[in-house]
Amino acid sequence: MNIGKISLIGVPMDLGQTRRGVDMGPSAIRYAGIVERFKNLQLEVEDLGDIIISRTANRAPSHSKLKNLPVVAEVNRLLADKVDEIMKNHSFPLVLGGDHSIGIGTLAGVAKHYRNLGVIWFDAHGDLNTEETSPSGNIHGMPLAVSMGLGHPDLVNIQGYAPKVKPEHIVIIGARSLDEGEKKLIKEKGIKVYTMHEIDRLGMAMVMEQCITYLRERVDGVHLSLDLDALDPADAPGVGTPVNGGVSYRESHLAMEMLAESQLVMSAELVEVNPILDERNKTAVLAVALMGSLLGEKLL
Ligand SMILES: NC(=[NH2+])NCCC[C@H](N)C(=O)O
Ligand SMILES: [Mn+2]
Ligand SMILES: [Mn+2]
Repeated sequence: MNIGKISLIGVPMDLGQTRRGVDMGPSAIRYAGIVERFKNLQLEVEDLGDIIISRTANRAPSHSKLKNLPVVAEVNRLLADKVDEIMKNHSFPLVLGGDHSIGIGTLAGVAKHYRNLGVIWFDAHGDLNTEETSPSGNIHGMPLAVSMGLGHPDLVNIQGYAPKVKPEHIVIIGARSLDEGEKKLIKEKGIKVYTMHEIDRLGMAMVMEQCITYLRERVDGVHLSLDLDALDPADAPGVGTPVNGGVSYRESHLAMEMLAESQLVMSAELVEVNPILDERNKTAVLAVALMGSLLGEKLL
């Protein structure tokens, strides 16, 4: 992969959902040795630190059904600016979450730099809810819909353009918990989804081959949004919304190794790592190992 430099940016944000602890994700991922891992791969890496999020941020119910909308929108505006700047410097942005609502800001910053951005959404969930379809009001269940231009204007219009990504340029991998409204939207928009059913049936190698071929024909670069709850809770227990029957340890590494070979991925984010719910930082350690594979580590 022709990656000059990697720029890390932490977003200790937990306001896109209601379980505390995911704000400690960036620390846990750094503690698991992400900088050293990249240095061992002879990659140039800079850590830009964290976006500051007010500890006293207003968690009170707002008039909107969307929980903590003003703060979540503000954090995503700041994140989008940062990611845009990293992209302008021709560096590979790696965003460390934080809950998945930060996908909104990451994509707002990344997508400006492409004619047709492809997105791989590695997740147990679709994150395709809107205010109308959301069962929870949690914004971490909405970032992919927002990036397609569906949702609250304060989120959809970050960086002054929308949509950030077209439905036919999205591939969801690992899904096994989709809400009714999300299923409807997937069918309406023709979004490509490999649920756990297809992964079981075809095997991860075939799924990734198809995914890479599909995107290569359509886009000029790919963003990987890696929600650790895509993995089976046995391998990644430190997540706020675990769902049984997930992607295995080796399947997830294989997926990253094949993406490394494809040389398509130009930005990424690691989200939903919750150290409070984890076992001895296992989930953050796995997240770092997966980034190693994505950026070129080989078994031999
Ligand atoms: N990024 C996540 N973990 N999202 C979980 C979303 C769960 C559920 N679909 C909701 O919208 O509330
Ligand atoms: Mn998820
Ligand atoms: Mn998610």
